[in-house]
Order: sequence, then C-alpha cells, then structure tokens
Amino acid sequence: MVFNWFRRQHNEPSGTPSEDKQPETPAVQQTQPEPAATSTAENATDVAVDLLAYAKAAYKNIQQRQQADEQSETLSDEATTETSQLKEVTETPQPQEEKSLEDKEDKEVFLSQPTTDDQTQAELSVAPLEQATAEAQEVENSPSPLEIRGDGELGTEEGVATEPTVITNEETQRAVPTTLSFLEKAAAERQAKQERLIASAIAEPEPEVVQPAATTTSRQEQEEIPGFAFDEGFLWSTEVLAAQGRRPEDISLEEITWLKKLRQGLDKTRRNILNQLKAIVGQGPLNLAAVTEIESLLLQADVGVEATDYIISTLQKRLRQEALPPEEGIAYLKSILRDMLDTPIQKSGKLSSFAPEKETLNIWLMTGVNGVGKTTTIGKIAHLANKSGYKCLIGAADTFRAAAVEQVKIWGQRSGVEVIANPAKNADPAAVVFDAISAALARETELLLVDTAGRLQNKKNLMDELSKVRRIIDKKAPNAKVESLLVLDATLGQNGLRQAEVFSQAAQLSGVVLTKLDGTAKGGVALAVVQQLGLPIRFIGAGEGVEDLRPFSSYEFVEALLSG
Ligand SMILES: Nc1nc2c(ncn2[C@@H]2O[C@H](COP(=O)(O)OP(=O)(O)OP(=O)(O)O)[C@@H](O)[C@H]2O)c(=O)[nH]1
Repeated sequence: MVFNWFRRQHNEPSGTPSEDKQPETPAVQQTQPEPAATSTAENATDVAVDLLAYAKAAYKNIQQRQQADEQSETLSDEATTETSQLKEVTETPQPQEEKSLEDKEDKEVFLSQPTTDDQTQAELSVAPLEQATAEAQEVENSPSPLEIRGDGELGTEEGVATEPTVITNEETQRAVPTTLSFLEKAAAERQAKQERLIASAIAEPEPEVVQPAATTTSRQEQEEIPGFAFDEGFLWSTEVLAAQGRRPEDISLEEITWLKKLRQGLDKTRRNILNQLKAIVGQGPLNLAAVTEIESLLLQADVGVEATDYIISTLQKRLRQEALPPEEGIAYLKSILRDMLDTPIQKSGKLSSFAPEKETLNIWLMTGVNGVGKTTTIGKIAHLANKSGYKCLIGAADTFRAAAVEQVKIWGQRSGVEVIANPAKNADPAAVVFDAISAALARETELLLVDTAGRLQNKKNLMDELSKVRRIIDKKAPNAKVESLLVLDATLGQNGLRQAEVFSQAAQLSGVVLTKLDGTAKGGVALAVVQQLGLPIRFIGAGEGVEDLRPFSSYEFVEALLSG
C-alpha cells in the first residue's frame, strides 16, 4: 500500500486514501498531555515510561525496515552479480594453461546442470557465490551481541555461552592436507571454512551484564542505525507523532528526520521565547509589564502586531479567570496558536489535510516573487506526489526568466516528473499552461503543478498574466480542482507579508507555502500569515533537499515552537 504523504496515511488499495481512517486533524485535543495541575507525579512517570517504550518500538521498527531494505538490496545485488558471473563463465570459459581440457569440459557441464549432488572440480568455479550465500546465512543466523527480547528486556538466548569463533585464513589452510591438487585443496578449504562458519553461527556470545533497559537499549540502538541516533530529538518526534494517534509501526525514518529538522529550524525562536513566556504566564493575570514583555517577545519572533494583540487578549481573558501554573499556561498558549493556525481552514469549510483528489485533474498554480523558493517547492511537491502514487506533471510557465525554465526542468528530473515547457524565448505563459493542460488531460494526470512568473514590472502586469492563466484553465479544464498557492520566504518576515498582499489581490490565493524555516526565519511569521492574510498554510519547507517539505500541521508546528 502506498503511503500518501499529503494526507499522511496509507492509500486504500484502490489508490484513494481513506478519509475516515484517521481524523483530519488527528486526535490532538483528546491526546494532549494532561494538564500539570491534575496529573500526579506517578502518572507523569507512567506517561514518560510509556513514551519511552513507544519510542523504542518505533526505533526498532525503523531499524528492522532498514535492515530488510538493506538485505533485499544486498540479495538483489548478489543475484545480479551471480547471474553475470555465471553468464560470463558459461559464455566465455577462460582457458587456463595449468588445467586440462578435461577440467574445462567438466566445468561447462556442471554449469549447465548446477543441481548435481556430486562435488566435481568444476563446482569450484562457483565457489565465491556459494561462499557469499554461506556468509549471508552466517550474518542471518548469528545472534546480535545483545538482543532485545519481546518483553523489552535485554538478554541472550539460553544455552552455554561460548566465545564467538574467529576464522582466520591461516587456520583454514592448516586444516587442509597439502598433498591435494589445487582444485581439491580449494574445495577442502571451502568446506572447512563453511563448517567453521556454521559452528560460529550457532555459537552464543558471552553473556552480557544487563544494563538498565533505557540506557543500554539506546546505546545499542545508537550504534545500529548509522547517523540516526535514539536521542532527545527522536524522543520528541515520536512523542509528537504518538500524540496524533500514530502507531509505532507506522512511523518512518523520513517523518522523524523531518520533525527533527523542523524543530531544529525553530530552535532559536523557541530558545528566545519559551522560558520567558513560561515565567510570565505562570504569574497570574498579565499586568502592564507582563503585557509589554510578551508583546516584545512575540514581535521579535515575527508574529506581527495583529496576531500579537489577539494572542495577548485571548490569554488575558483566561488568566483573569484562573491562575495557571507555567506549564499549563504554555499548554493554553499552544492551544491559542493552534486555533489561530487552523482558523482559515475551518472558515473555508475545507478539509484540514491538503491533497490532490485522486482520478481528477488538480491544478496547483504556484505564485510568489523570485527567490522565495517557488521552483524548489514545485520540485518538492512533485516528489511527494510521485511518492504518494499520483500522476504528476509540471508546467513551466515562468517564461519571464529563461533560467527559471531550466531550473524547473532540473527539479522535474530530480523528482521523476515530466516538465512541459515552451522552448521559445519569452513564450506566452498562458500558451504554456494550455499545452500543459492538454498534456495532462491526455495522460490522465492527477496533479499539474504550474510555475508562474513572480517578477513582473508592476501589479497590473502580474494581475493580467495570472488572470489570463486562470481563464485558460477555466476554458480548457473547467472540472479541474484549482488551487493557487503563494510561496513565501519565512526569513523575510513582515516584508514577505507585504509582497503577499499584492499577490493575494492578483491571484485569488487559496493557501500559502512557507519556505526556509530552517534558516534564520523566526517561526512566528506563520501566525502573522494566517492572521493578516486569512490564508491557510498548506506546506512548509525547511531545507534545500527534495525531502525538505511537508504538509503543514498546526500541532507539529506549535510543538516545535513551544515545547521545551
Ligand atoms: N535553506 C533553504 N533554502 C531554500 C528553501 N527553499 C528554497 N531554498 C533556496 O532558495 C533559493 C531560491 O529558490 P528557488 O526555488 O530558485 O526560488 P524561486 O522562487 O523559484 O526563484 P527563481 O528561481 O528566481 O524564480 C535556492 O537557493 C533554494 O535552494 C528552504 O526551505 N530552505
């Protein structure tokens, strides 16, 4: 079953994701951690233990999938090597001076009847392959130095522990009589080595001193997935996914990597505001000094005046009713931010997950000024679409700048998606859109991503061009589901929002993509976007790589911004 990266759930066998399987905005509210005031120290420990067990299970699953992938890769590599070696030997038997003609004939006969039981001299010609299989088996059979049992404890299998056997070439050679012919000697050596391998495969390692589960497991796990540690970032990411009702077996390496990246991107903003906010909201109703301090913290984080005012007044209302301990105050603040981020979607009555509709032509117009990451975003969305099983196409309608077409073509190659472009210089963007829609209809494309020009002389030109493109779409694909997404560079803060206002008048925008959250961006700009533009954020980008973009989740974003 294909994983739908837009909806973040598996597609049904029909290819259509089940809307009912998981709530659109996953059970965040219900699964929010209990407020500190009502939870006892004991159940806090229980929650921590549960989360640790959950994280371990998720890590183990990722690990197993990685190993399975590696094994299948190795096996297919081996199979390829085996086939090519056999082919080579069969097709072009190399004459060897020291071997008799008889030997060579034997070899050819054996290769054409590889299942014979008798060990002929010719068998040795495939020894490396058999050896490889035996070695693979050895890896499979040999116990890992420290096993995690089903009960989560660490231990070894029952039985007498013996030192793992190390086989040296010298030892193997010593066991073989020297009076044998070269080929016989090789066969005997191989046999001896195999016997030693089998013996070592069932040998037990020295019993380990059992360490406390958490520390030993994490150390072992750290060693087992190269470059992917069972660390604080992993724990935080799994906690965020657990809170959204995800099962440990469904969690992928990509999701963890993404969440860690997002959190890292917002690290600076979080460090700048979190502790101070905690201290202020934990002091009861906000006095003037507290209001001024929160205001300055939020404005520095690019939240913008409008959104800052809203946050403070909503917070104040609650704090006047009851005093909240710091943790609970932050939990309440998080809920305000989530509500703000989700409001545009709720108002529009649309689904909170944003995905192309299957078996329908979806046209997503990507707009935004040059340099904000529009082309990169198109490439990343195309990659997500491809991975999620959608038929995707890109229309290179940013003809204003010649290099833009070339750039989008490169992203098309990177994401494995075809690009429709017009080679003529300064081609009419509407004509490119026309061609792209024709191609999309002919190929039953489900998602057509259209790159549009951002750098036009003035607002009127921009408006004219975008309206022309919309007219073509309405005429040529009246049933298509059209979205117009504005790409905004988060590092530009309030300046970016001013550009956004121009586009929102010109392009009938339906959503925003926020890019470069991995850089110097202050995450608060997301709140300014929804408050000032009234548009939902649909995707966020946090890096230049093809995997560095994901559908926006208010829950994940706010956790990355405000969880300590
Ligand atoms: N750090 C970071 N860089 C990004 C991100 N998205 C895009 N970029 C970089 O921003 C630069 C501009 O990106 P483009 O995709 O070319 O932007 P554009 O809006 O298409 O602009 P033009 O190419 O001029 O049309 C490139 O160097 C990208 O690698 C992001 O999420 N994080």
